[in-house]
Amino acid sequence: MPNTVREAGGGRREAQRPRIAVAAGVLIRASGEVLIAQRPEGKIAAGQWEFPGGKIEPGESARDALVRELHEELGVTVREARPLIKVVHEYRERTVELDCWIGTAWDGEPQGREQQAFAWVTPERIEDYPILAADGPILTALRLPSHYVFTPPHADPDALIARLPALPRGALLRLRLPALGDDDYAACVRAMLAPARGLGLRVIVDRTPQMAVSLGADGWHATAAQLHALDARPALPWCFASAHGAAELDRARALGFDAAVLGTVRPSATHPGGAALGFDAAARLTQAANLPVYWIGGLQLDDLRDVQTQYAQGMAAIRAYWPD
Ligand SMILES: Nc1nc2c([nH]c(=O)n2[C@H]2C[C@H](O)[C@@H](COP(=O)(O)OP(=O)(O)OP(=O)(O)O)O2)c(=O)[nH]1
Ligand SMILES: [Mg+2]
Repeated sequence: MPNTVREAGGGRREAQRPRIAVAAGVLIRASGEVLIAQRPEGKIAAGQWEFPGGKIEPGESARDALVRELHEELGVTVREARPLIKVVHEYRERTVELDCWIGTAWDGEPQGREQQAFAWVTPERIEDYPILAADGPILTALRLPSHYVFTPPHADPDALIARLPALPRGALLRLRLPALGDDDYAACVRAMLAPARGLGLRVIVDRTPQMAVSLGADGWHATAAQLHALDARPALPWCFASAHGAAELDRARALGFDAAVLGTVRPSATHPGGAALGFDAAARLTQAANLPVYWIGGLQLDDLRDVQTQYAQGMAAIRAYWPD
């Protein structure tokens, strides 16, 4: 966004901050720790921590820049990497466009080739280090799973509990259950919390933030209509919102929601024949959203890889997770 500067005499002039395109890489070990590095003396923001990487050269792809920078800075050769998230952040003097990747396989042991300190830390502990201000959405993305499971509309709570072990470990689990009255819904949430958490699932509640708080849920899921009516992010560990386009994604980010669920990507059983966004529009919206975005609508488990290639956090679905 151009930065408008008021000149002496009241005139206005557009002073464009320099825009810097940067590739950053999150190397992740099987144990879940990620590599962060301290910016060396002499560089901008020296002493702060970051994910290794650097400027994308003209004509260079983000992935090529990532491989080159991680070789220059750490002496490793990245072999397997996938897009994680794009983040645009306006610092006072410059706008940084981070093209962030997650690297799962590389050759060589990282060394601080620029005499920089580095550390392997779990995503939960990264804030023990002063990390660059732009990196907030990256940290959120690292703390969130790839799978957001929605319950089928007419599920029986006991049947749901019996099927929890088949869900992806660590997934988010949104309890929709629109047919239940509030009391039955609350009883269902209470019955599911312990078994779901025992399987590493995070329980996300619909209805109201107050209900989510009083039930001790892990989070709240706002409908797009609720998102518009809200003026502050509820005080819950996790807040998600349904979004159908750019305006709702912007609203979710401005309120400080952790992630949005964007759809419908493909026509689905729940929204048959409805106007679907399609992969290209969903990709454009996701890459401009500045927060992690799950895709929903007609997706199957084997779509996950393609969805993440477009910088989505992962997928949300009903049927894909509860096969008949
Ligand atoms: N690598 C990296 N850069 C980040 C992160 N977050 C963030 O705001 N940045 C900013 C800091 C810098 O302004 C810019 C990265 O540029 P850089 O100075 O490291 O570029 P470079 O490695 O090519 O270094 P140089 O040779 O140009 O000095 O992006 C991050 O997590 N990783
Ligand atoms: Mg660098």
